[in-house]
Amino acid sequence: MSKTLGVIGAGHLGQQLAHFALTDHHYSNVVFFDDFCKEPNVFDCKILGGTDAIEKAYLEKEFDELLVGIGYKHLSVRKQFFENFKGKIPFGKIIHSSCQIDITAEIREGVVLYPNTTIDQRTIIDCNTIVNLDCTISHDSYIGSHCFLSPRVAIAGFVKIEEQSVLGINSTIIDNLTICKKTQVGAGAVVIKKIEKSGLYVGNPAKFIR
Ligand SMILES: CC(=O)SCCNC(=O)CCNC(=O)[C@H](O)C(C)(C)COP(=O)(O)OP(=O)(O)OC[C@H]1O[C@@H](n2cnc3c(N)ncnc32)[C@H](O)[C@@H]1OP(=O)(O)O
Repeated sequence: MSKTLGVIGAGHLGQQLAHFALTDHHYSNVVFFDDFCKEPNVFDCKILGGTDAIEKAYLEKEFDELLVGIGYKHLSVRKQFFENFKGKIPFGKIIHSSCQIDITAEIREGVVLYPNTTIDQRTIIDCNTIVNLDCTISHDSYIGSHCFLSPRVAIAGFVKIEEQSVLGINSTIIDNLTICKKTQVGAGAVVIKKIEKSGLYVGNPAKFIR
């Protein structure tokens, strides 16, 4: 295996992706693209330039696959970068070796699964979504594109989470619910009813606050 990963964004999230890429042996090398950081290196990896340098660097074989290292505060930017490069540059995928992924689950391009996550039968994790440490996503659920699941999110069966949603640490979603796009769920919230209006929901049971 001798593949180089390109990461958009050299901040904390990008560095975490680089860490898993290298230490869990998915890639042999990582390079960054960042529009703000002017350092030549971060995390012992080269910054090849801003995001306007990505296409040329790919054509010059400076990297093989791309991931977006932009986190939950900027999911619309995360989506925009994914859509800009989709079909032009192959996206990578990191499924940490400690994860338990059922053979019938589908993990799509651009997804990163942090250590110890469990994905059960027939569940789909759609493109460019980040699933942080120790999450449990039960059978027949669907997690949309460009979402961010914080550590220890627990999702029961037949749940649908639509795109660009953020689930806070230790939040719980009971079975058979749909959560509409651009929903944010606070830390420790327990969602017991479908969510049809985008916004921020907190508490047990989770309630809309703004
Ligand atoms: C690896 C990683 O670190 S990944 C990131 C993990 N981080 C998280 O999961 C953090 C999730 N964030 C939260 O839970 C935040 O508290 C948020 C986003 C829900 C709200 O943050 P803010 O916008 O700063 O809101 P603020 O702190 O002003 O709270 C607004 C109200 O909601 C309440 N509230 C905030 N968070 C919660 C919560 N998790 N559960 C219950 N109530 C809450 C506050 O008490 C406050 O109530 P009040 O108006 O009656 O006083």
